[in-house]
Amino acid sequence: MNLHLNKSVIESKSSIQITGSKSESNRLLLLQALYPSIKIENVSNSDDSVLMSKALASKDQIVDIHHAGTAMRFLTAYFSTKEGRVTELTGSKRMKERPIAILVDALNQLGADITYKENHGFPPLIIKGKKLTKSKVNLKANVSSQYISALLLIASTLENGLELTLDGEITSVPYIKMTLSLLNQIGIKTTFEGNIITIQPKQQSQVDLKQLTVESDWSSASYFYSIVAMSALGTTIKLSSYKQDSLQGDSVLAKIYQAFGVTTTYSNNALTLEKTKDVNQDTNIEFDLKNAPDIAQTISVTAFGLGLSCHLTGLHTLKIKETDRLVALKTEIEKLGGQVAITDNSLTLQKVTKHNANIAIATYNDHRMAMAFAPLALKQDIIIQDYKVVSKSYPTFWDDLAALGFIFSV
Ligand SMILES: O=C(O)C1=C[C@@H](OP(=O)(O)O)[C@@H](O)[C@H](O)C1
Ligand SMILES: C=C(OP(=O)(O)O)C(=O)O
Repeated sequence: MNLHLNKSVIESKSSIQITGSKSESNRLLLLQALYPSIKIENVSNSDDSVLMSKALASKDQIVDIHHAGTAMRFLTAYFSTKEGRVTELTGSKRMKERPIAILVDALNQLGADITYKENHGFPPLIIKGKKLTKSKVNLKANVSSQYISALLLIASTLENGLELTLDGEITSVPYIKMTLSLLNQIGIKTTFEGNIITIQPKQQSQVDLKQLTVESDWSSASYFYSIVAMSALGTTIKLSSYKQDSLQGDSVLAKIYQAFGVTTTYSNNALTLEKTKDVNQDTNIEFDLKNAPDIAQTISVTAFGLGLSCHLTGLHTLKIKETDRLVALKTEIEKLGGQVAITDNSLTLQKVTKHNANIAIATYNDHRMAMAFAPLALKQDIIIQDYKVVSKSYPTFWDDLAALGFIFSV
């Protein structure tokens, strides 16, 4: 189904409440299954977190996590330690194209019994739960940090904990640090020195009642940064339940969007975004996003909307996400009249000031395609195809846009 967005002008808004980070939530839900004395507040209402929660509670033999990458990777590790249980872990058509061999190999080396039901290296997996007996393993670290977080999340339940050696350049590092920090918050001891991570064992009875509040989702906040960047000077949007010392790497948005004339202030557990400066039209936007891959789409579209040139690097993980995001960005921006060059790890956008209106943007089952392109309605009429795809991470996205003054109809 298509959503037709009319060219809109927004008003300053004092209270948008995005729910908890999907990344933090999916880690804590798994840790709660291992250590039930943990209580979690402000859990994400995203499809991916609902699926994670259901999968952890499921007694079924087949567990289907649809498009949820973190759930797929984290649950592979989780089910591999459930002694006596056999689980078929599967997902959507796209999930069956997202590689998982690096994680499966590491778990099998630790003593797990995981095999492939269809294609070698890809879900669905047949996981025969076992006691994992070894405690040292190496893993290739430049493909997805989710493999690393998956191992770290179960590591404290292994008899001797884990010593993980990371080979090659490490990608998406803030997500690894987020995992370690959450482990530390429940009293699990960790170290991360050079390319070696260690996790000490911890029994269930050793974790006391612990209440943890999830900070709201910074990747979801990115769309409001884009909206403010494309709005008139003085426009402000306030987003609640955020903090300055975030565990989420995407909080780098506050710094990045200064280049688009957006200033961030933090007070009383909230963020205020304000358009404080018009951007010089000769500005070339340049960032390395290897630590924050999920905001690449938002930034590219903001640059396009403002008629700026842009060069983004560190994008090598984008090809194996919900869709090949590099190809999707190039295809859709070019439909709008832009010129984009991509390599395996970068995207270069030429400066263009004239945009085609009323173009239907394909979303490729990727929530971030829909949400990244929607702010362009501040510049022109635009159509978003299969608009409900946003629920993967942000089910109330369109309601929040309506509250800001965006005008649209199905
Ligand atoms: O651990 C996580 O919660 C995530 C890690 C990142 O994946 P990669 O490490 O595969 O880049 C990110 O893109 C994803 O949305 C969430
Ligand atoms: C890449 C993402 O999610 P996942 O890998 O968990 O499917 C995302 O939310 O942008």
